Amino acid sequence: MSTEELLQGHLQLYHHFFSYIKSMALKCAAELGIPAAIHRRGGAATLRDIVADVALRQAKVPHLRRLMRVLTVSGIFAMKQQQPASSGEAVLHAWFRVDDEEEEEEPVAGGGGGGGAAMSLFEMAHGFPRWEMTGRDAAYGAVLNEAMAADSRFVMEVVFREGGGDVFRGIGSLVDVGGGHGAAAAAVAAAFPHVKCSVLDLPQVVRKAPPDAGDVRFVAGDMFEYVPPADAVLLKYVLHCFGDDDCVKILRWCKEAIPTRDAGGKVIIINMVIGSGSQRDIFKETQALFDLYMMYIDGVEREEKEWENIFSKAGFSAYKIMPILGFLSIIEVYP
Ligand SMILES: C[S@@+](CC[C@H](N)C(=O)[O-])C[C@H]1O[C@@H](n2cnc3c(N)ncnc32)[C@H](O)[C@@H]1O
Repeated sequence: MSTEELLQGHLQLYHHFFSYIKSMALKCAAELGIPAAIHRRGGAATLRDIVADVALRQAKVPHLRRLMRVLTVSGIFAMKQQQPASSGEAVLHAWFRVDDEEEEEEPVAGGGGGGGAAMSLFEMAHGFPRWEMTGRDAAYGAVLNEAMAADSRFVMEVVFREGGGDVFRGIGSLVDVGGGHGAAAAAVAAAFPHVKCSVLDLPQVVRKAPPDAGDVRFVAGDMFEYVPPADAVLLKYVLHCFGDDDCVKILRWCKEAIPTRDAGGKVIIINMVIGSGSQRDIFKETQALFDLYMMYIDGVEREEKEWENIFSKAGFSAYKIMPILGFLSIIEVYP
């Protein structure tokens, strides 16, 4: 199959997987009274207007932006940028109307624990954070690790086909941080046999790694405490699982692990960059859906300026984004 056909199939699977997110997002907007609020303002409102009108708590405002991104890219609302002379804020138009019937219920306070660290939605639903769950529930861990390995085999094939493999040229060693069962590292080792590849992941993941994972060394550990040294670090689909403060911690450990930029040190990230890559509507929709899905585990998909912010906070000097994978990009980050 051509790369285009492969990416199309990839997208189609994601869109089936995410279809419940579209209907939940619509339900959420209707329950918050967003369409009615837009209609009360004559059919167009800014995000700031909506926040004021639906009495949203300040902590939820970034989530509203993510919610409305899904609903605009999927055609429920329309968005128009205001003229340059004004604030540059986007104006949302509603295509449908839900009449106000009843009073809004008081929002339920999150967590309910009184003062403890905020729980992710995943933790509220399952009782444990996602990465602890992979150790406690063997079936859950197996499904996640197998799914990620399948994704890595596919994505790395497309990366190599489309010339993205050049980012691995010239390095002597690579550590895939949060590399799961090693499928991405094994693909690099097969394409560049002189590169010594290792994988760092949690003990419960490394323990279950298949014996035929390829020419890859596994290291059991915690990326918040240590990253083993290598010329380059690979982070595929890892940083979008964490908020900014955690990403900065992980990236600082990665920086400790690699040599200087002059000596070839770099971090290679495979992830999406919202607004980058192909801007066909279908890709924009995939990015927006992914972003809302990541809220479930307190993760986030980032726009370029949000990536730049965590790179500079972690002490990196420069980066380069290469959008070569449909809705995914490769980012090279230099110390
Ligand atoms: C979404 S998966 C990505 C797996 C792999 N990079 C891929 O793309 O196929 C995130 C990975 O990060 C690992 N992980 C989570 N917390 C970790 C930690 N504190 N230290 C090391 N690995 C961790 C998980 O076990 C999981 O394998």
